[in-house]
Amino acid sequence: MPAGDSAGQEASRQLALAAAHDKAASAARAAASRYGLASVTEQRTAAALAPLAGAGYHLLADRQWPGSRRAQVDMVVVGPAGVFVVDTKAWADVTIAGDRIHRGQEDVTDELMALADLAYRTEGELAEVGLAPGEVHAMAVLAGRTGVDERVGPVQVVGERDALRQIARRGARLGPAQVDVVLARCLEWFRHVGDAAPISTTLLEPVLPAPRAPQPGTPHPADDRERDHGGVHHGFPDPRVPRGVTTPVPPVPPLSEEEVRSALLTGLMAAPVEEWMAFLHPAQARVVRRSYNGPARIRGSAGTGKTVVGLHRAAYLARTRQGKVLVTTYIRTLPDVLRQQLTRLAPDVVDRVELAGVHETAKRILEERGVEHRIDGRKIASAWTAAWGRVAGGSVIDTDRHEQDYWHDEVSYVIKGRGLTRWEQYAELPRLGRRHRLGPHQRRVVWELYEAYQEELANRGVHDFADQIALAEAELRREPMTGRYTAVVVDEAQDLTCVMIRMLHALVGDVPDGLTLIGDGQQTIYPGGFTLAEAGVSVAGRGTVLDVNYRNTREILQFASMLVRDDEFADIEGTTARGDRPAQVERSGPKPVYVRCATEADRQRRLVLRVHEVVAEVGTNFGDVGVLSLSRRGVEAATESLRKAGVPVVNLEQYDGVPVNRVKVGTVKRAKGLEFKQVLVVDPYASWLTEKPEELDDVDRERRDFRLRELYVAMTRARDGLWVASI
Ligand SMILES: Nc1ncnc2c1ncn2[C@@H]1O[C@H](COP(=O)(O)OP(=O)(O)OP(=O)(O)O)[C@@H](O)[C@H]1O
Repeated sequence: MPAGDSAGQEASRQLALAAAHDKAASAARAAASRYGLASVTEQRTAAALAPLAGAGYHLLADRQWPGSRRAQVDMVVVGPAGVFVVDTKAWADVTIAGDRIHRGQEDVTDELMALADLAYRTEGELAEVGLAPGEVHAMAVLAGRTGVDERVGPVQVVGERDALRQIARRGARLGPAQVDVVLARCLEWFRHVGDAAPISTTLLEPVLPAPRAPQPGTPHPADDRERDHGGVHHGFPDPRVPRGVTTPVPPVPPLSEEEVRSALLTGLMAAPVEEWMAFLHPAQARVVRRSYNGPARIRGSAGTGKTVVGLHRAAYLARTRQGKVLVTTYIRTLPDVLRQQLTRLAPDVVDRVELAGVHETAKRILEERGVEHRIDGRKIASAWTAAWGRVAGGSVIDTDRHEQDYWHDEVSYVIKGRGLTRWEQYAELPRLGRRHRLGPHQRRVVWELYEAYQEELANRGVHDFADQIALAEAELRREPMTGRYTAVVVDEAQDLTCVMIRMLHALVGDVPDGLTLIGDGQQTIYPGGFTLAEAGVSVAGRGTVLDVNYRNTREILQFASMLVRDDEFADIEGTTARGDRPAQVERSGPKPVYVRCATEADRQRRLVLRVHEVVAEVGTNFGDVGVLSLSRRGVEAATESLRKAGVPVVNLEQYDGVPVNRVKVGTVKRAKGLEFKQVLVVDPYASWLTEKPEELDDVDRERRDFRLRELYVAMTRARDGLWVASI
């Protein structure tokens, strides 16, 4: 269909819908006026909100205040924008300043807190069916007021004329099936007092007339609409004011027909949020709100919604606590992606949640405290080279069993990652996760290499990234930071070093709900394994495991899990663990494709073909494809091949979560926490998949373990399709 036609059809559809809403709203207003509401002002609120019934909302009146025998809830609104527990206040002379509300001279904040408490309890009740806590709102409506949009603690305070707009503008966050689930629970939770039934007006999708060629003299469709509605009065009927009752606040004119329609259409036209932003698995929703009496840990295998829960929990804590919440992770670029998601998930608190990589966090701490530190990549590299030349070149560790990188990791993660400063600490250290056992001579050389490296850094007047963290941690030990953060949520916690965990722990200490560590030991791809006990953190009795995989198809997960079926890793809680397995995998799809290529050139040729093949599928664009490699070399080769073939690409180092229609190419390390409809893994060797662990010595076994875990991470980024090309 030509674009113009489809736009025209959509316009007709919207107009037809708007007309249907008008009609439904009239019916709803009439019903609202029949409510046996206690006061005139409550009736006016009901009348003001009634048009929502035409847009898929249910308005529950005459409901008991849960937990109270006599008190009633003025109105509960359940619909696409969530759940609103509404209380009308016929208060004159209201002022709101800070978090307090006054009526004349009298502070009436506590009266609103009862409503806040009810919304909080409602949140818990509805979490049992999976509703995310951010979707339940306490709303106080000031009768007779207009142009009010304030907050008093968790309560949104709006004018009578603003309530409908404020609800509708949140857009479509719940689908019809979810609204039904939530409604059913609300009907049980808010028990019925009188006889009135909830108003529910579900509209049929309008059937549009077939387009006809315009006849001369045929009026414009819009004129028809005018005429249809010409004689019908759609303004608000006067609420039925019981005789003898006077209202202390003068009525405000109701919203005009046009204002109502435009508010409802704004909501209808808002881009729907993704399902997980408003509706969770009940187990997830419970964890989001759970209160832990100290540091807590949330774990689960790939794709079980750990990050989703982390974001919801951060928003929840920001809403319910004073102070900021920090969401952090090892990968520098991931916080940008998470920020994009949080902005849609919880726009109300996004400014109270700080999202920053762990190094960025350390840098901010040091800058604020005026602690000198200098990072210079070139000088750091030259310090390493000089130290290696001085101490390690030609020594017992300079063999063809390991690249220099192995020893660099030993110093950076195993030693500096733990903050070791004395030889005795290292001499006997159980190097968790490092299978290659080092003899005393080798350890001695490694330690000397470390000493030399620190000297060379100092000679150049620079620090490396591990020093930056150690400095920040030492600074926080010297003078703890109190009150800045109410909570710290760490995603992909298995990637962090011991000193990083200590630094983050120092930001909040052991306060209830202060530290939440989220991760999956199976996805550990950095060396330096340590236990939380070493970091001085205890999560004993405060752990939760998520076990429903929402991301991968059964076929992809099965394929990826084969790689790590015999993998054992050192878990941060101090045990040797095997990966968690999901109890449930929600989706299924085509089998992953494994191709064995003759040469590297052949692999690159097939890669380009595969990208074209997957984007030819309906609903898959370049932006849905992730090309992942374990090495930088693999990233460069794939980028060049795709560019030459005219395929738009973006390197994951530059990707900040803003949707872009380019194939994303990057290392697996950069893909941590991300996902793609289609994943293409482009640099394995066939031997990686076939070598038998029992035939390998410790060095090769260690290398294999890390490599396979990295491949596992790469493959579990795939939602629908996985393609693996080896040579
Ligand atoms: N309740 C839910 N309903 C629908 N989709 C969900 C739900 N929970 C999570 N998802 C989706 O499942 C996918 C995986 O979620 P998420 O990234 O949070 O998992 P994860 O456990 O952090 O994964 P990983 O450890 O592999 O990075 C995402 O696409 C997310 O939107």
